[in-house]
Amino acid sequence: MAELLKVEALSAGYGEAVVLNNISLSLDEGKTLALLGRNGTGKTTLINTLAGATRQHAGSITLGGTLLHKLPSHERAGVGIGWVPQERNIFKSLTVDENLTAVARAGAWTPARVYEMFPRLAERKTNLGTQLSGGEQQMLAVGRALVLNPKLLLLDEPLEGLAPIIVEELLKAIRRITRDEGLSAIIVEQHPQAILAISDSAVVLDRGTVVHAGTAQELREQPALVDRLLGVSR
Ligand SMILES: Nc1ncnc2c1ncn2[C@@H]1O[C@H](COP(=O)(O)OP(=O)(O)OP(=O)(O)O)[C@@H](O)[C@H]1O
Repeated sequence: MAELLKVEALSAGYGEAVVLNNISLSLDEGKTLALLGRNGTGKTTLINTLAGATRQHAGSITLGGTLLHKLPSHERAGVGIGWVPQERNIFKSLTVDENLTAVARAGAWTPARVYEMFPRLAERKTNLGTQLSGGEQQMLAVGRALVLNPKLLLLDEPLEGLAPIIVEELLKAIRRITRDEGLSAIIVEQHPQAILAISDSAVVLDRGTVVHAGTAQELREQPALVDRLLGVSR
């Protein structure tokens, strides 16, 4: 299987502050990686660094053979990064449809396919971003990343703060995007088992470094190991 993403000896942070130290990981095409860790361990910083929104101090990131570190954030969509940030970042003053058509690029994922996957969004095509619930905003944020037709989808806590019924809908959609459609993804999540269920591999961060890397299956089968790695006491 071809390697899509390779991160080598990456250090990054904000200004002079270094948050990530010596991170290395890789992801093959069509695979999903669960990025786990306690609060404040650097998961969002790693996603933001892949998306070009932090300061990279050392190391390299290669996506499909292209070195990313010289590319600013707005050019990374063009080489295949589809980023759904924690704060969702939809255009709140545009309608749902305008949000999708404003960024759509040629490829298999069209606004029509996004509406087919998220019927709630189809019903709200002409509503402004400000008129959407949190769950609908998250669906729109995922849809916006999809219509970029990325090589790699970055999802930063896509289920956070959402009602259980919406969590179920989003999990179903994420499973379809990754498992059925084969889009490569990195997913940060606080609910590890929900994401491990649809991931191939897992990386656990602590204090800005990788403390565990392996298959998702081994963590699915060893909840006690997950608890230990995430510092959960039962
Ligand atoms: N904009 C910023 N400027 C300076 N430091 C930051 C900034 N954002 C995050 N940090 C610091 O970077 C470290 C890692 O934070 P990060 O948000 O990446 O962790 P996280 O694992 O995603 O946590 P959470 O699950 O709470 O989102 C923390 O110590 C945090 O204080």
